[in-house]
Amino acid sequence: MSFRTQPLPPARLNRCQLFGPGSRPALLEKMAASAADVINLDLEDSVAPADKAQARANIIRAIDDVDWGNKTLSVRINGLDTPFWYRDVVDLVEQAGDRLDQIMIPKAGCAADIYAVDALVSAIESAMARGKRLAFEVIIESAAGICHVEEIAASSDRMQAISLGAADFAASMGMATTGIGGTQENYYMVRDGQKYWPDPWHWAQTAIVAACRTHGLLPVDGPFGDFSDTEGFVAQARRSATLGMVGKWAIHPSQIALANKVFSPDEAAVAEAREILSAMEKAKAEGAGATVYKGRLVDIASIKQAEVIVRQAELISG
Ligand SMILES: CC(=O)SCCNC(=O)CCNC(=O)[C@H](O)C(C)(C)COP(=O)(O)OP(=O)(O)OC[C@H]1O[C@@H](n2cnc3c(N)ncnc32)[C@H](O)[C@@H]1OP(=O)(O)O
Ligand SMILES: O=CC(=O)O
Ligand SMILES: [Mg+2]
Repeated sequence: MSFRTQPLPPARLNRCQLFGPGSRPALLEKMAASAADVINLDLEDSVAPADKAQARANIIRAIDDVDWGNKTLSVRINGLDTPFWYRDVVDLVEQAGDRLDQIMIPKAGCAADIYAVDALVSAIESAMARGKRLAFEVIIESAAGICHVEEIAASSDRMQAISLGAADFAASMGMATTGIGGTQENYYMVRDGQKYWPDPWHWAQTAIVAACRTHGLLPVDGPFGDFSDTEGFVAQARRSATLGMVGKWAIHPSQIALANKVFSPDEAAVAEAREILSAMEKAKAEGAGATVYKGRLVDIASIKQAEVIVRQAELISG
């Protein structure tokens, strides 16, 4: 128990984060025209070292020139273990217009990583008298990152979201796979001669969800590399949603509608949540803390569960 009330995450949609390399300027208009809630323009791992400077320039121009509608606009900078990250931050914060909402920090390993970026961003924002304070989102994708996820979530009041980066996470953990997310062929259990495939990402996801929920951030599931495997993407996204994540990355446009659907409660779920709230209102009026809804117990905790679904439905309907 705690006397602290759990903070709510930012009240914005984050069902799908669409990524695209800053080195492919032809994609940027297409990303803006997509149905993703968040756009992540990438300077990091989808951009070859020789293309970093050009990608930066492309992104800075596109932030001002492209109509991003009401999307959250984010740029993924390079990791703090590279020679590129400080120039990413300096150029972006000095030159990009106020349409930029967020900076995404990859491969965060400890709270001091976020502190370092915060110090640099704060100094430049102040020197340039920028109108809008930039938010941060972070990728947990290393052994150090998952060990320190709670301190990372608490590291700055700019923090809004944390994603799991399955590809780098697998590499850092020494996992025996080259797949990005999803079912892993050799991670199975056997019972009565039947194989079952548990979810190797489950524990890292729940650690991220717990850290985010403690500090009022949005927990997000990262990439699913095999974009031809629609069923696998949907299954992974549904598991993430069930665990409390609010959305998932798309690394190809074919994944956007899938993520939006999974992370939008359907009409039946919203109707049921509203019925539970009504049933609990009635119970409260009668002096009861618990009642029966469709043959099952609902109580004061059920109000909070139903409110999660209703809040999400209200965000979507605007
Ligand atoms: C592990 C990580 O760090 S993941 C995050 C970093 N990775 C990324 O950002 C990669 C993002 N994705 C991509 O770069 C590309 O989608 C690729 C390389 C996977 C595939 O690219 P392509 O071979 O061009 O894909 P494909 O031919 O299927 O594209 C179909 C259409 O979607 C467009 N498209 C492709 N990717 C994107 C995108 N990310 N955003 C918007 N539109 C896109 C193509 O331009 C094409 O448009 P058209 O029909 O008008 O010609
Ligand atoms: O950056 C994302 C990842 O999966 O690695
Ligand atoms: Mg990565």
